[in-house]
Amino acid sequence: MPFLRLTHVSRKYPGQNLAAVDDVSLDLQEGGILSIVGENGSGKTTLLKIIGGFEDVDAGEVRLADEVVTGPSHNLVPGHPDIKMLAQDLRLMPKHTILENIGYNLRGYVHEFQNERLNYLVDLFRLQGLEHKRPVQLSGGQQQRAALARALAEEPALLLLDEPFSSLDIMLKDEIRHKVIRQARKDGDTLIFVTHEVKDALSLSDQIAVMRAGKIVQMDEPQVVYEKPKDEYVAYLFGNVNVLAPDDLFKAFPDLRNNNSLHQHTKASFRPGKVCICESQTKTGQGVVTSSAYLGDTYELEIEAGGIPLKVNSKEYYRPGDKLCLRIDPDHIHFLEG
Ligand SMILES: Nc1ncnc2c1ncn2[C@@H]1O[C@H](COP(=O)(O)OP(=O)(O)OP(=O)(O)O)[C@@H](O)[C@H]1O
Repeated sequence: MPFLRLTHVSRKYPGQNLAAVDDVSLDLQEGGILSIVGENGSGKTTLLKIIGGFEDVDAGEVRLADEVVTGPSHNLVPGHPDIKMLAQDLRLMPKHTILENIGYNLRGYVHEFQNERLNYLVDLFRLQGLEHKRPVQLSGGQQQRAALARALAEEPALLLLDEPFSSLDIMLKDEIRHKVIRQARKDGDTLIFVTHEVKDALSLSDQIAVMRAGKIVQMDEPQVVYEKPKDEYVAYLFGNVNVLAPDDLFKAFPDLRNNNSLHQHTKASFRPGKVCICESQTKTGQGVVTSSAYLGDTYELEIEAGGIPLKVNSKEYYRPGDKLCLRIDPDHIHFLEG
């Protein structure tokens, strides 16, 4: 039995035509880190609330360590004692200091442990000097760091974070998100976080669940979701991608026509980084650069090959009008479902 199991969970809000969460089943092992991604309104927050016992279900069941997690209509105090959730609105207690907020869930522990853990968390989340301020006196990013410290204080069995890094500035974002993940792994917490940042999902989680219209359309390891997306929605959600009809693939790369395994009926997809560039000596079988954008580490090129526009990443700078020959390893071509 997995640590967390959702079986055919559905939730439709009163007055809505469509279910916010529609027949979702998933398993998560203890200590696993799962991210949930998807377009606006796809049901990510509702699913997180259901898992935490903060939203009722119309059908299905959530089990944590084989025990049913019930929603607010079954509990005087909503939530589950072994689950901590950091909501988007942070829910810091406005009349209490930052230290009191972080220490709130540590009240039942001996003083030495409380102090040690508080000092550690203040240091971890760079909250020195803010300990005795109230939430209203902090910036949005500082409040988010305080709320993260509070969520991690007690080492919950299951930690749920809704957009936990959204207010952090670029300087601290990398540091804080890696600290949170390292801490969760060190404490053995099972962690689920919702994010709009596909880079976070790809780099921080063991598994990614992609939601659309209340359903999980794909749940896999990051590399699989990125390189073998199930459909166009998943492919485009994770950044630039080439999606080509079968005939267009052969127009862009004529030499692939001889490869029988590529004669499929569904659309082909490959990431821009999978296309290799060599400077063309001949005037046949080549692409022409139509645009070039500087991205820091790479250039993002648009190349027209056989009349088909392709997105290609390049370490080298090429200018519009440059003629290049292109190659792709057939193993890097993935065929989408449907
Ligand atoms: N309390 C509510 N009452 C009625 N409808 C709601 C409520 N909360 C969410 N919804 C609806 O349920 C659907 C899913 O919302 P949810 O907030 O779970 O999506 P989300 O993927 O987290 O969105 P976002 O990325 O914008 O935060 C949306 O259509 C939303 O309008």
